[in-house]
Amino acid sequence: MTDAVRPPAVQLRGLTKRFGTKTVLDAIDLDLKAGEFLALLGPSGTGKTTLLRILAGLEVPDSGEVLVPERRTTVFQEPRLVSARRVLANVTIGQPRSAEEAGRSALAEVGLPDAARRWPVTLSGGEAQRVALARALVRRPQLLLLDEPFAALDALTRLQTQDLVGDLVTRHRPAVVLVTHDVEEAVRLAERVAVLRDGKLAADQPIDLPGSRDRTDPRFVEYRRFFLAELGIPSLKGV
Ligand SMILES: Nc1ncnc2c1ncn2[C@@H]1O[C@H](COP(=O)(O)OP(=O)(O)OP(=O)(O)O)[C@@H](O)[C@H]1O
Repeated sequence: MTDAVRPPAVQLRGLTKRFGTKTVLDAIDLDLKAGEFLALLGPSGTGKTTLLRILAGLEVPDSGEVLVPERRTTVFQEPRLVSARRVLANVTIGQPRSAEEAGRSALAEVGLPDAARRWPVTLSGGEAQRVALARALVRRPQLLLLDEPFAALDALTRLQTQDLVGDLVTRHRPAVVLVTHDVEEAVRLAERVAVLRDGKLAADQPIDLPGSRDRTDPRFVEYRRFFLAELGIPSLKGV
């Protein structure tokens, strides 16, 4: 489908959110097309999670319009599994019994084909986060909201889980909003990266790189440098 005919997945108009006297989101406009992958960077406390929570329907804005698809789901920094339920029951939680087959196939897709009867306490951090991804997949979201889902993982597991998310998104094509502190992660995964600063979306920039991205590609390095500068972080010489 060409860009012009891709229907919108998200439309925000004049989205404003205040906490007390502080305006965290200041009349934000944002359009996301179906299947588009946006990463949202920003200094700590700028309202990235608040924006994601509004998209998820967990927070109500003070004013503005929010158009989001009905089928949307969030993966958080922690997997948020129910410890008293086995893995498959966690994956299909809140779904009809008929979702069991989809649950098993989602577990296979995240590389845990034999985990259905395991208990959450027996999972590593990376495995638990993959179960959370399987739980999201079963819901066939049109909009997948990712709130720093890799932040609690060790460096190697983080890279592997990023690759997994990249593959899953390529296969299932939900629209994605990924909130992250990590510039490299944003440039590695997203089609478009925006920076939230002082309540506004700055530097909303498409990433014109091939699907599988090489961190040593000079264009990758240039994007990285650009977003670090947007965040006010000078990049180290030669990095
Ligand atoms: N329920 C709340 N009540 C009062 N203030 C809040 C509430 N939720 C968030 N805030 C404030 O709104 C601002 C934005 O918070 P938010 O968590 O959205 O930022 P963030 O960009 O996601 O931060 P971080 O990168 O550190 O996770 C912060 O100053 C925070 O203290």
